[in-house]
Amino acid sequence: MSMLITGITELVTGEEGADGAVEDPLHAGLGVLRDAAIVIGGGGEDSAATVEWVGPAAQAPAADWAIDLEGRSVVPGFVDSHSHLVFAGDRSAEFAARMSGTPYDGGGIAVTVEATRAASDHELRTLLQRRVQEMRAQGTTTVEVKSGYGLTVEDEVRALRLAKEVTDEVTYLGAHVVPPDRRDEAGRAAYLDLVCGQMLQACAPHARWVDVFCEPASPHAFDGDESRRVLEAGRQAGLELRVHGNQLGEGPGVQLAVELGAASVDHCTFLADAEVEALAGSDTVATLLPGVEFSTRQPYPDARRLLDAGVQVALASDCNPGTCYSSSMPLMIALAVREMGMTPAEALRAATVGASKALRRNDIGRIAVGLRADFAVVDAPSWLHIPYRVGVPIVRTLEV
Ligand SMILES: N=CN[C@@H](CCC(=O)O)C(=O)O
Ligand SMILES: [Zn+2]
Repeated sequence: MSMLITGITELVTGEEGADGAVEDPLHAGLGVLRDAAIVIGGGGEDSAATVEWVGPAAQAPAADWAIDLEGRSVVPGFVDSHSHLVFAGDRSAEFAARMSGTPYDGGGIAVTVEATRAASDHELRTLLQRRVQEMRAQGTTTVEVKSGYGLTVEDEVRALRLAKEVTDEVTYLGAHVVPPDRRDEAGRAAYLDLVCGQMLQACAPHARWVDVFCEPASPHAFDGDESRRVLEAGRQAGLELRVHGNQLGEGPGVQLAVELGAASVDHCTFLADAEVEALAGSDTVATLLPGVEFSTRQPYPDARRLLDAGVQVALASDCNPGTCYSSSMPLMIALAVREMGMTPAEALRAATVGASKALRRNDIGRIAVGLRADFAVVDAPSWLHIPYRVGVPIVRTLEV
């Protein structure tokens, strides 16, 4: 069965050289078609629907069914390449304290660990599913989900198994922080052995990625040598690499990610020139998480500096109970435009095709023949309304 979608005022394909694309700097790099149509086909219990045709509505072929979007816009579904959705508990008081000046240092992660360990599978699954639904309702069609609030072999495996129920982009983050009861020298060393040994062996079959919170500025997280050990062990176990780096201060995270060929280094808030140069000459994506700076009152990363240096940039939510309890990719786009020097077109690219690169995927983040039919509909005549109408729920996933 095939379906024709018409009534699309602006269609963002994400294909830079798309035939008939609008030539206007406002839409640069987005392959925007006006008065467009899409035909999708296939799809069923075992397979996703795919795009069969894209082009001007006047030339659209016939299909078995038709939907008229009546003057709305369509963009590729957002790719949220960084989230921590498997958790229980509440840290709203920590957020309130930060808004009155208490700095973030990662210490609150222990609060979530305790609540998450105490939750039943059913409670955690329900919370996770609600958060994924919340994302879909705002246009996100692909999400990466990390463990990291279990920090025992059993609790980390449980988080990954649950995450796998909602996405294939599952990340082992046993190296989120050293658990609070292991903070002396011997306990720390023993925890690192566990993360790189027994816990990794138990977790690797349930994950695609390994990640580490590389942040010498936090007493709870890991330094450069410890992070290298985690990443090398993860790679040895068959996992691909991602890094949390340079969130709270300058540090070794970015250089390590580049040196080891990580797909992405996330945060990148505090960067020296050497880090920007290293990223520019690499295949490692710099994933920026502006919701974190919003919710921690830190300075925003300088996206303009990265883009001007030729760095591949992605945007993601980092939805988590501590540094950013927002799952809204439209908000991240608006913050990137308002606070980080990105043009609307750069921000939308970073949240779609840029983020697909951060997951080393080429089947998502664009709308093109043969790709999955992953779209978001914008209830407006132009996709530019995404950052323009900040805070207004005008983006949703198109369920087909
Ligand atoms: N930086 C480390 N992890 C999360 C925060 C987790 C938390 O505070 O619960 C982040 O990406 O910001
Ligand atoms: Zn994170």
